[in-house]
Order: sequence, then structure tokens, then C-alpha cells
Amino acid sequence: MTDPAAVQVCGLRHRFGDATAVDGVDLRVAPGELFGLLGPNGAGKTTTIRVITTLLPPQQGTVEVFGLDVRTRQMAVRRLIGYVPQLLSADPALTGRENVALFARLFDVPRRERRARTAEVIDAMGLTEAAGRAAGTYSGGMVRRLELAQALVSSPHLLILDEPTIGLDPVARDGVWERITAVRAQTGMTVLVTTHYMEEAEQHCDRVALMHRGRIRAIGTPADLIVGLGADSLEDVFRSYTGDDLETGGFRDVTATRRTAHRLG
Ligand SMILES: Nc1ncnc2c1ncn2[C@@H]1O[C@H](COP(=O)(O)OP(=O)(O)OP(=O)(O)O)[C@@H](O)[C@H]1O
Repeated sequence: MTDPAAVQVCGLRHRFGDATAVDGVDLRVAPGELFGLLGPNGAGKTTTIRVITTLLPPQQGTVEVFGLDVRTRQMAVRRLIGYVPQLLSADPALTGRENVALFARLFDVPRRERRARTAEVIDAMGLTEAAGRAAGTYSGGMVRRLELAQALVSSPHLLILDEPTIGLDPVARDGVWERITAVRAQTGMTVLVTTHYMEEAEQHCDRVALMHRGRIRAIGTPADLIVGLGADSLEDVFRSYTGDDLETGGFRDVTATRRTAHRLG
């Protein structure tokens, strides 16, 4: 039997009242892959991710994580996943080390392994020197890396990151990607990331899915999508699928940036 996909989404649909957020999504992420789910604000990316992480039950369609149905094996799925949401998940009053240790307890890292595991992920995220300081004193990039450490402390098989670099300056963004890439190289972990920074997706993702108005419009390696359309960049590919939506406020950068800036405010 072939190994199950890290994530298998079939015919997923999700409505909020009259609005359809996800409109028949099919998606397969292979084990070990770094997969990017791309799309403007409102495309349905976060809703899709919330179903994959078991935070929202699927209304229609099926979702499996390493062969486990999110509907019937919720707890088993949660144990396989590390999730960094867009919104705050670090406590500004706790030190970096205390924040990570808290996640180690929450995610049932065995007591005798907690201290070493906490130190290991803090080190992997380049936060050893700052680990004794309150997270409220961290820069935006450090907070992101702290949240990555929190998600990694339970050694997840699948790391899910919702807009990991939003609101960060280019140096901090590079720092976050550098750490993600290093952990992945070391562990072979599967990474599913949403981003609307096309150049980052082009540079770091093995494959991407372009999502727009609840549907997947294109899926493939960035290079194949670019060559397939005779485009110059992934940004061009995206524009050809989403049309004017990019200009008419599709990427509400400012709102999203503010949301991040206020996370620890
Ligand atoms: N809890 C909710 N109640 C009502 N509508 C919602 C809810 N969550 C999402 N929506 C709507 O569903 C659609 C898809 O939203 P979703 O957050 O999944 O998109 P997204 O691609 O992740 O965008 P963003 O980058 O802004 O997070 C949007 O029109 C949004 O307004």
C-alpha cells in the first residue's frame, strides 16, 4: 500500500450563512513537501486550514491528515499537527522559554523530555539569548520565531503556518524562512503555508495552489505554473487567474499588517 498523503482534501465546501467560503476544494500535499496555499484576502485559505487543523468540522467533503479523517480522528490528527495561526499565540507577559514550555505541557510532551525539547526548539529558532526575556519585548520577527518554536516543541509531522511573514520587514521575513527551511531539512517535516507574498512562495515552496473565491484555480510547482502560462513570475500567474481582484483590495496588506502589529500590543 502506498503511504497516505500528509493532507488529502476532497470536495471540501464550507459556508458561513449565505456566503460560500470554500467551494469544492481538492488538494493533496505529499509527505515532506513544502506546500503553499496562495490567494487574496477572503479566498478561503484560512477556512480550509481551520478544517485541516480540526478547528472547524467539515460541512461537506472529506479531509484526511496522514490517512486520519479529521471528523472521526480529531485528537489523533491534532497530535500530528503544529499550527501557527495569524493571530496571537504567545503570551507577552511570559518569557520566551515559559511560552514554549507551556506549549510543551499543553501538547503532552513527556515530562522528562520537556526541558531539553524546549531548549532545542528555542535554539533552532535562534532565540536562546532572548529566552529569559518577556515575549512582550521581542521584535515582530522574534515573536514569529517564538510561535514557530511553540508549534515545533511537540515534534509535529505537519507544520501549518498561516501567513508566517505578514507584517515583518524583509530581514525578519528572511529570518523566518531560514529557520523553517533548516528545520525541514533536519526533520523532513511536511509544511503547509499560506502566504500572499508571491516571491516568497516562488522561492520556498515545492508546489503551490492558487486559491480564489473559494476555489483552487491552479496547482503545481512555481516553475511549471510560470512556464505553463509563459509568465515572468508567480505574481503574473496569479494575476492572470484572479484578474482585477488584486487591484480592488484583494490584498488588504494594511489591515493584515495592523492585525499582526497589534498581536502583542
Ligand atoms: N467566522 C466567519 N463568519 C462569517 N464569514 C466568515 C468567517 N470566516 C471567514 N468568513 C468569510 O469567508 C470567506 C473566506 O475567508 P477566509 O478567512 O477563509 O479567507 P482567507 O483566504 O484566509 O483570507 P485572509 O487572508 O483574509 O485570512 C471570506 O469572505 C470571509 O469573510
